Amino acid sequence: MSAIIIDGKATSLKLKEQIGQRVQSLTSRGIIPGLAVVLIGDNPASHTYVKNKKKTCESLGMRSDLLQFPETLKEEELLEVIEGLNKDPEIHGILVQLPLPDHIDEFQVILAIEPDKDVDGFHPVSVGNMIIGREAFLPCTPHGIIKLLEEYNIDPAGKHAVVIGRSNIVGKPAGQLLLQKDATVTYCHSRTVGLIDYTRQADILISAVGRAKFLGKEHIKPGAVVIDVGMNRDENGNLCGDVDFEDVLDKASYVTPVPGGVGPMTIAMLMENTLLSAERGLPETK
Ligand SMILES: Nc1nc(=O)c2c([nH]1)NC[C@@H]1CN(c3ccc(C(=O)N[C@@H](CCC(=O)O)C(=O)O)cc3)C=[N+]21
Ligand SMILES: [Mg+2]
Repeated sequence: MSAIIIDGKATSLKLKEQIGQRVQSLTSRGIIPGLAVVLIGDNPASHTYVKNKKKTCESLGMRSDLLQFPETLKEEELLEVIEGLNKDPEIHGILVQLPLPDHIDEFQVILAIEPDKDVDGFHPVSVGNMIIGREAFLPCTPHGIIKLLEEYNIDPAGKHAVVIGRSNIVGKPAGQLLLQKDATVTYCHSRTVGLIDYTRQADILISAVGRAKFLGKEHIKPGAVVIDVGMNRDENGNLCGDVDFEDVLDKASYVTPVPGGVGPMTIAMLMENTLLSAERGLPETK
């Protein structure tokens, strides 16, 4: 028996097609959804992601402004840039690419973004609303995971979801969204004792660890759904996830590849959030 490979690339294309149509209908009413991406320093991985976001925006007929600054930008200068974007009526979404240089306090920066333009879903107002189940911009990677499960008719209700990783941007919110879908959620992390005893009980296993081939077939329950959020380089410099993909193929029921799994969904959800923000500006769409 071989696992079904969850195709994030194809699913993201389908979503983007729908997003593109909604962009057109907004545009015909005079509103072009606009995303501002702020990039500081010259981390090559960040540049690749940011280029990807810009390209996707443009392919969907959205506006994308890239604001690039040197590593030496001061925190107060960045806060002024964000203030300007908060007030700019043509900008519906603001994304400050993380990680930031050490001299800038990430929390202060996130806090400065107007929650109505917080398309990453990282602002405490967004996080709070998400956790109590109110309307909010959902963080893109966890939301992308939920969309993938929906696309493949995998209902988390009553299932044991084990999340490895407790970051504010992936692990923690992924567990919360699964909880809202009525999963029983366990969080594991770097201080978990006996990780494998938990992973082996997972009906849905979400890995956001950041270590190449960290999980193999010994870690998973037969028939598990394995969602790999890792973005690592293997010994040959190739992009790979946390999961030894080939190894789990004959034991899992579903598995996401890297690349082509969760990553493309993250970008699609960012586009959707930017569109939603722009649609909000139109009273008649409410
Ligand atoms: N404020 C902020 N928001 C973010 O959402 C954010 C961020 N900062 N900092 C960096 C991480 C990382 N991230 C990715 C998005 C898409 C892919 C993606 O599309 N990956 C492709 C492969 C891309 C490649 O070939 O390198 C895939 O998995 O198929 C990867 C990583 C968003 N991030
Ligand atoms: Mg995101």
